[in-house]
Amino acid sequence: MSLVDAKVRDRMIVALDYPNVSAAEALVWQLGDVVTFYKIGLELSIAGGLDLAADLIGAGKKVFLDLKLHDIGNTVERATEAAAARGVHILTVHAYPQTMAAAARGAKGSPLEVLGVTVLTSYDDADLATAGYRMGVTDTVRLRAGQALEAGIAGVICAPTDAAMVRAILGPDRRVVTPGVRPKGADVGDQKRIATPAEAIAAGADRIVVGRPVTAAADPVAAAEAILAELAGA
Ligand SMILES: O=C(O)c1cc(=O)[nH]c(=O)n1[C@@H]1O[C@H](COP(=O)(O)O)[C@@H](O)[C@H]1O
Repeated sequence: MSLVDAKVRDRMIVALDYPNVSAAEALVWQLGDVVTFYKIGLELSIAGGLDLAADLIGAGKKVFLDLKLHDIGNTVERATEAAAARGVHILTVHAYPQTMAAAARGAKGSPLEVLGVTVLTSYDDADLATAGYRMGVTDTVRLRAGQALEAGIAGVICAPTDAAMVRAILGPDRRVVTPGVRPKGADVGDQKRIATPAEAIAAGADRIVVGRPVTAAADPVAAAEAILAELAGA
């Protein structure tokens, strides 16, 4: 393991996008002390990921529960309370004003960071138009970042290409977390708005989320270490 500062390690969140807990555990085991922060998303949550979250927290890891909640206020508030009670560090909701306000109420008094997903990194202007939105990506992200601030949640999830604008809106004390991160030359997959790890941090991101660049690498440890080295130099 390289001598990367613990703070730098915490800047990289590895997405455990696996169909079952044993596959996720195998990667966590392989990565050992290299990775300190894991994301459990929809696929793994359905397949026992909530119990894995408890195990990871028990083992000293940080957990980002990526459920992207969006429902009536009462439901979101109570689900957020339930996530806070599990001791996870981050929970996502879609960045709609009612939803973010409800999540802020649910997280009140706990250290849980609620992050609002502004516009998914797999969406571009044409995708938003198809979905019936009048505004393009940049204007929608700008609007939602301001609404996240008003709702009083910890911060937002946005593409690295939006991070500088979002950081200017949120100021230095809120969280800006960016998926859609690809080291130079990595497979882009279904992501549309991407940047490198160093570019994401330079644009104002606190943390980056990486999935396939680590999980699909022939050597996940080397891939994770290379991203951490890039973050350390950013
Ligand atoms: O909320 C997220 O984490 C998220 C938001 C977003 O806009 N785009 C996005 O890719 N993500 C998640 O970030 C991860 C990216 O994975 P890779 O594309 O494999 O690096 C996935 O787990 C996505 O669910």
